[in-house]
Formats: sequence, C-alpha cells, structure tokens
Amino acid sequence: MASPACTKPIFPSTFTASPSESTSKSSHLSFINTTSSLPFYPKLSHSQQRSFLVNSVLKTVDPTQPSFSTATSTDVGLLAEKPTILVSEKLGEAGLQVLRGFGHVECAYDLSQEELCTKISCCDALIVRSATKVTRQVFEASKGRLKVVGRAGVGIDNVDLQAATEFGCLVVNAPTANTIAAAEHGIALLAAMARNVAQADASIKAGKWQRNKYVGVSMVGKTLAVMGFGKVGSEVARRAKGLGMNVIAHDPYAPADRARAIGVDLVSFDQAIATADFISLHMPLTPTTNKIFNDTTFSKMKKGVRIINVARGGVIDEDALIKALDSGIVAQAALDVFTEEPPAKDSKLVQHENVTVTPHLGASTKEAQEGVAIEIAEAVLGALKGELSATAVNAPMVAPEVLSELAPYVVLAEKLGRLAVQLVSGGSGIKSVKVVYRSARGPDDLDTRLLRAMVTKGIIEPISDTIVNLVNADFIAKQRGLRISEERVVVDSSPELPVDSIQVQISNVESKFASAVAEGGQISIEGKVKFGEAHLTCVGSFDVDVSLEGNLILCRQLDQPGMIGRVGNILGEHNVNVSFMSVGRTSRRKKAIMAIGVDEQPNNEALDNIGAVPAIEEFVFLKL
Ligand SMILES: NC(=O)c1ccc[n+]([C@@H]2O[C@H](COP(=O)([O-])OP(=O)(O)OC[C@H]3O[C@@H](n4cnc5c(N)ncnc54)[C@H](O)[C@@H]3O)[C@@H](O)[C@H]2O)c1
Ligand SMILES: O=C(O)[C@H](O)COP(=O)(O)O
Repeated sequence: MASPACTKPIFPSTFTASPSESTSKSSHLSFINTTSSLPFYPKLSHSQQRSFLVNSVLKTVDPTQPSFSTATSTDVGLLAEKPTILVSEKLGEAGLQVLRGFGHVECAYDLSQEELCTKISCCDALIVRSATKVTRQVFEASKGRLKVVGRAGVGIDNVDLQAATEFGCLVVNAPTANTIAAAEHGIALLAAMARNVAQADASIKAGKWQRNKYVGVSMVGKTLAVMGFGKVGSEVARRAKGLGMNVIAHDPYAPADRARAIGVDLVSFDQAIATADFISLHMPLTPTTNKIFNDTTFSKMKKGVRIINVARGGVIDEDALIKALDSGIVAQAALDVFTEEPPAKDSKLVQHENVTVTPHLGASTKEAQEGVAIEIAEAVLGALKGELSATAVNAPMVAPEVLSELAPYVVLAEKLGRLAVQLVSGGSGIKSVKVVYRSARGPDDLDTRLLRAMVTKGIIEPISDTIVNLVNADFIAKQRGLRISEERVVVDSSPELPVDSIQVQISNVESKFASAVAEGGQISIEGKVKFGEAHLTCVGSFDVDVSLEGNLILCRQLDQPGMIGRVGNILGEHNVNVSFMSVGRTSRRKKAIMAIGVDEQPNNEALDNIGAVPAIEEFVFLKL
C-alpha cells in the first residue's frame, strides 16, 4: 500500500514551546522577548471553551472546531484538517466505519518497524492489536504528531507506555469486548486438551485410528486454578464451575467478594499451583509476571498438571515448560500465546506431542472483533476530540462533568504558570514550585491533577521545547528536576465554585521583577476566575485585578498622581490598546503596582519610554 502524502501536522503550534529570551535593558527594565508565537485565547462559546480546554489538556484535534492554538486572530476560524488514523492490524469493519466518519483512515498491515516509523510521522492516531510493536522508536519518529495509540484489545505489553507518556501520547485500549471470546477459547483449549482433540484429529487425518492412544481425562471434580482473576479469569471460572470443576484462584489484587460470589476461593500462588489439576493463566505480562512459571514454580506443581495459557506467552519460561513436559510434571499444555509470535517453525514447544497450540486466537471471534473495533474506534475518536477516555491507560481519568467545571480554572492555572516563569531571571534554574488552591471544598471534592498539569505546562513550555500535557506533565516535571508541590487551604467561600483562588509560588530563584517576591522570599502570583475569565489578583504582596488576556505590563512606581495617564499615553502613542488597568499599593503615596493588560506587544521604544518615566522603579512585560 502506498505511503500517505504527509499532510501538515494538525494544530502544529498547540504544544510547540515558545523559547523565551530574557533581554534586560537596564537594571530596572526587563522583558521577555518570545521568539515564536504564543497561544492566542479568543473569547469562546461554551462548546468552544470545552473543545479549547481539552485541546489544551491533551493533544487533540477537532475538525469541526476552529484552531485556537495559533498566535494570530486571523487564524482563528480556519478549519483544522481531518486527522490521519493509521490502522496497522485487521480491525472490524464497523470500527473502520466509525473512524472514516471522522478522519482519513489508512489500513496498512504487516508493516516493518522501519515502515511504521516512516508512516507514523504523518499520523495523529495509530490503532494496533497485539502484533504491532509500538516502540520508543515509533514515538520518536512521530515527532510529537501522534496523539493517541489505540490498542484494539486488552494487553498493552506491545506498547512502550513509558515512551508514550514521555511523548505526551495517550494510550487507550478496548478492555471489555473480547473478554468472553478469550474465556471461551480458554475453555475450548481446556476441553480439547483433556480429550486430545487436536492430536486425535491430526492422527486420523494422517490415516490412523488410535482409540487407545487418545484416552483423555475428565474435567468434572478436578481442581482448576485460575491465575489472574480479572475479567477473563472470572469468566473462565464461571464456565469451569458449570463443567463441575472445583475452581480456586490466585490474584493478589482481586476482591474476595467477587470471587465468593462466583463460588471461588482466592488462595496464595503456591497453594494454587500445588493443588491444581489444571492451571489456567489470565494475568497480564508485567515485570512481575514475566516468566513467573519457571523451573522453580513448575517443581512445586502437582505431577501431571495440565496448563492452559490464553494470557501472554511471556508469563511462562518456555524452556522450563519443555523440561517440565519432558519430565512429566506437566502432562499437557494448551497454548494460544507465545513469547515470540509467531513462534519459530521448529519450536520444540510447538512441536511437542503433549502440547496443543492455536495462533493467538483468544479474541478472534466475529462478535469480539466487531465489538473491539467499535470500542477502540470510539475511544480513539474521543481522545482526538479531547474527551478524556474511560479506557486511558497512561493518563488520569477525569470525568467530563469535572472537566467542564474546571474549564476556566485550567486556563487560569496555565496562565499563572506562564506568568510566574517569566518573572524568574534565567527560568531554567527553577527547582521548586508550590501551587496553593484556596477552596471551600473538602480534599476529596476537588481533583487538582488537571490544574497541576496546566501550571506545569505553563511553567515549562516557555522555557523549553518540550510538549507538556496531562499525559506527561508529571513525568516532564520530574525529568527536569522540578518539584511541584500542592497545598489546599480551606476558605469560607461558596462550595459551588471548585476553586476560590490559585497561587503559584516559585522558591529559591531571583526575580526580574522584585515586587513579585512575597515576604517569604518566593515569587508569588495569585489568580481567580471572575465571570468565567482568568484574572490576576495578587503579585507578591500587592493586590491587583487584571484580566489575563493578551499581554501584561507590571510596573512598580511611587504612588503619585498622573502615572496611569503617563503610561497610558506612551502606549497610545505607539498604538497599543490597553484592555485592563489596575493599581495596587501598599499604602498611600508609597509603593504601588500598576498592572496593565495590552492587546498588542509594545515595541522596544514604547517599553524604553515607560522605563524612562522617573517614578517607575521597575517594570516587566509578560506574554500570556
Ligand atoms: N489470547 C488472547 O487473545 C487474549 C484475549 C484477551 C485477553 N488476553 C490476555 O489475558 C489477560 C487477562 O485479560 P483480562 O481482560 O482478564 O485483564 P484484567 O486486567 O481484567 O485481569 C487481569 C488480572 O490479573 C491480575 N494480576 C495482576 N498481576 C497478577 C499476578 N502477579 N498474579 C496473579 N494475578 C495478577 C490482576 O489483578 C487482574 O485481576 C491479559 O494478559 C490479556 O492481554 C488474551
Ligand atoms: O490482549 C488481547 O486483547 C488479546 O491478546 C487479543 O489480541 P489480538 O487483538 O492481537 O487478537
């Protein structure tokens, strides 16, 4: 299949950083000169606001919404291009149809790693099953364009989650639609193995009639140990009970009441493997479960045990299993999954006469594949549209209602972060940031992860080329040695509002605007949401009130008549429109801070002229 023509990345500048250069004109004059465009925040309708919010929180696209990410208002209103979705393994038609209704869908199967890496740079979403290895290399090759990886199934051991998180790419899976199919396949293998169905079939097709050779074992009354009592494991247990088996299970994380409800005893690992006649594996492949069935654990099993694996090949040490089969500890094994898939043609395990194999067919029923396809298509589209997925694997799940409620505070949090970092001299030396939330709500009634992520985004993006979003915010902060702590202060305001105010403090740094330093020595700015808009309400120990739109000039001056007029005149002369102005002072005729919101960026001459006003002691120009 031909490689797609690579269209330009969708919302290319949403998460591109704006590296800042700090230019100090004199000791009392400093400003941030941002060399690339900064996000532009137009006034938004409610639905646009939600779309904008999720675009900020995750890397998302919505072809029906204008792009709000670019710097100029002329760009607002342009329709974004349709996202490109690469499907690298066979997916049910119903799911493909859902995807085609939203984006360009390319189905390209059996890609080599190299081909996948080439294609991925043009893709916003990738949908895989278990065969595609979504490695770090793939995320690197995507160069930040890939927004979501959808795993059409349960196991995500073929996706490098750490790399996905580092690259800010959401990973979603389809965890429920193939449960029954996998459980049925487990039972099919159990019964087929117990009655030698596959071997007898092969024998008769080879012209033989070996009735004595293929005498089986009965299942009724035998003990089955279900290892991993999750969705598939519990369905296997239910069905095995129907076959008259005595079912026990081992799962360190499973609730006992769920097991009890099915009539299953939860036991220790050793107890399970020592007492079982049949062992069925249903745990995920993780560093803990990798080769958990090995020489040592096989030696603890009842002689003549039979093993079924429809989970992941890697949970069994395959060499140890061959030894256990040869020694008779394991009488038979039925395997749907292998450490390497497909296994080598001459694999001793596959060729073993007491082993029954299927080529990873657990999820392969028509019903399951249609279900999985729809489940993953909806999850991927949701992620592209910014709906935080209920099946997100590497991001906190935030309910849509919570997201809507927090919308204006998310904007405020990012702007405060962005402002705070611009107040630091040499922003990269920041190590310790504290976010203080004042709220009437109790600790369990306010999820601050989004807000913390957005403060982190606001702080990091202006000083680096890193893409920060909800997926990777904590990781990026940690990687940069940035400690973001949070404090909750309960205040006597309306619990209807999630947050009364957000304060961002940066400790152990010098500020280029000394007045932003609070009594404790930390840079401190505080903001509130007023009438749905983000406002700056406190700088250092000065109260101000200015809407956080456009750009901001902060001046410290002697509190005397005529200052507003003078600065206003200078800006007017340079055709800079003042949107807001607010003065806060310590006491009458002493020090005051003037916060001026400006629509345009004043040129250097205008800034020089402001700095030259004798009563102005320091000032800073900040981009929002
Ligand atoms: N062969 C197939 O086609 C096929 C189809 C579906 C699922 N699967 C695989 O089956 C496995 C289970 O799928 P699921 O949907 O039931 O997942 P699940 O997450 O619902 O269940 C997994 C269970 O394993 C438990 N677990 C984790 N670590 C464990 C340990 N060390 N020991 C015992 N239990 C442990 C978890 O607590 C959880 O209850 C996964 O590996 C999945 O990839 C394979
Ligand atoms: O983890 C799963 O969902 C199963 O192993 C199914 O894998 P598949 O989608 O490759 O069939």
